[in-house]
Amino acid sequence: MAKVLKTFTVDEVAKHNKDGDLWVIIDSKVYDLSRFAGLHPGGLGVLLMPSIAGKDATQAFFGLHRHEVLLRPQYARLQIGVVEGQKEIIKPQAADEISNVPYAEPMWLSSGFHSPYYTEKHRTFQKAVRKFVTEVIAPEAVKCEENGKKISQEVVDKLCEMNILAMRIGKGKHLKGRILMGGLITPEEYDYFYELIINFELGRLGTRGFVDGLLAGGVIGIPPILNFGSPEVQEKFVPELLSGKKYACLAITEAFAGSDVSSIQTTAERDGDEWVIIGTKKWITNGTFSDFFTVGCKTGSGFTVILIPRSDNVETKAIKTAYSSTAGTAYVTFENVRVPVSYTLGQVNAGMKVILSNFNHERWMICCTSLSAQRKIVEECMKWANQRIVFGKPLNSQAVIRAKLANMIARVEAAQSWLESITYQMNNMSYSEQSDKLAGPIGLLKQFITRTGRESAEDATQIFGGRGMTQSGMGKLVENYHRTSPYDSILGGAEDVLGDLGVRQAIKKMPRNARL
Ligand code: HEM
Repeated sequence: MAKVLKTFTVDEVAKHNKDGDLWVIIDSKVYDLSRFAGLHPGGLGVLLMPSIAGKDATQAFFGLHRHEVLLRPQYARLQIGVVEGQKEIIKPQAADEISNVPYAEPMWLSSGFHSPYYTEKHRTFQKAVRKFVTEVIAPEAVKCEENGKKISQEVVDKLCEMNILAMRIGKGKHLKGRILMGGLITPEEYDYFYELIINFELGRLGTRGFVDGLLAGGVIGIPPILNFGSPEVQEKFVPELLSGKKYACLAITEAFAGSDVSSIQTTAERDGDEWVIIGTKKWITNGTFSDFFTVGCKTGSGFTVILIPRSDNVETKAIKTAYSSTAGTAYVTFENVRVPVSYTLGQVNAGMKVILSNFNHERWMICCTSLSAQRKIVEECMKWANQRIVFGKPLNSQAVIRAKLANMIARVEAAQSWLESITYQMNNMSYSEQSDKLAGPIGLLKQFITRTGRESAEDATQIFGGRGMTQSGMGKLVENYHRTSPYDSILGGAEDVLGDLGVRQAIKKMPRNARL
């Protein structure tokens, strides 16, 4: 039964203003802090200040805590009543609600704005994905980001029931016959804007390690199986991978070679009908918990991609990095691993084609999640600069803060327009056309998004001050973003290499008759 809340006058509340008998008002609600005060993480003294004890502490509270503090059950139950004649103003966002903070949402979602790219179905889909992410994924994200554990099977099962993993792999035959997001759209209707929406909803979680832990290894490790595996290999492994019963990852990078894929040293030698693989791989996302490894191997003077199931000869060790170990970042060792030659993905010595065709989609996905995380930081800064009082005025009354916000907003809006324009091209090009025409633009876009992301992370940290360096409390999302935004500039291809790729591709396409 819901607790019946009493009504108090401001004068009644004011009488409870000392240690042992301490009430405060926050946003029209009356809290009895008498017993909690001694346990308060911010100390007893601050609560006994004459401007706080027995008074309306709304402004002081929201200058020091995130709203979610009041929603935690152990604190929500401190509320004993409401103030007569007052109404609650600050409400938590509903699970599928759009933020009305300016620039917190992409323009197409903002009330009163329009877009040529999204239909009503995209809007319905976005609402459903946001609800799912808020209700099912977000609580898990916060937990795993903190304790570093792998995403739970329970959440993976729910995710795969909606076919979110399958949808994150893009359009294609793997979606055939699947019920997408509980039947909201058909596989035939599915396009890259739906996928963009999923990536955006995940990116705004503000838990960067977990976003990778959320089977990102599969998102990049499964496509080579789908596009280059033999029908038997696909039939054998894809169903359990897309249903989340087994996990996959992409294992290309080594301590010996990162962006320079041709320098890798893991070897695969043929012995009858088997490959014998020896070597190591480093920084492999989801590697610690993967059952399958899509591995780049040197085969003589060539390069071949081979699917390697986990066995006793495959060892994975967690690598401690700056982001949460929930991502499962691993050092992987292959010690004379034997797999059938039929597990080759694509042609022998044609592995570069397999890897390059995979890159565009991976980089585009990083563009989506990274930009969405950057936009979330704009929202955090807009809110903080509005509610934080300094020198007697809101922080956003300082011109220097507004200048930072202007730059942050311009960066996300510019990137959003470019990303949506590229996504539109993806929808209207075949896979091979995309590889030819979009590798350059996607490389340049990724460079732009990750570089501006780090600039925004810097600006946000300056706006939040010390709180932007603290893993809990007001600035926790800014701290996470500042610490982890460099990941996006490295994963899927280092920023400078991608910028260079974009320009090299453009140079290659220069018309022979071009002259000033
Ligand atoms: C229902 C009432 C309150 C609850 C449940 C509460 C709870 C908390 C919690 C959980 C923290 C740890 C930091 C965080 O998670 O955000 C905290 C910190 C703090 N609280 Fe409160 N608090 C309450 C009211 C107040 C009020 C009225 C003040 C007024 C001055 C205050 C001042 C502080 C300060 C100064 C800190 C440290 C902030 C920091 O480290 O940045 N609290 N409080």
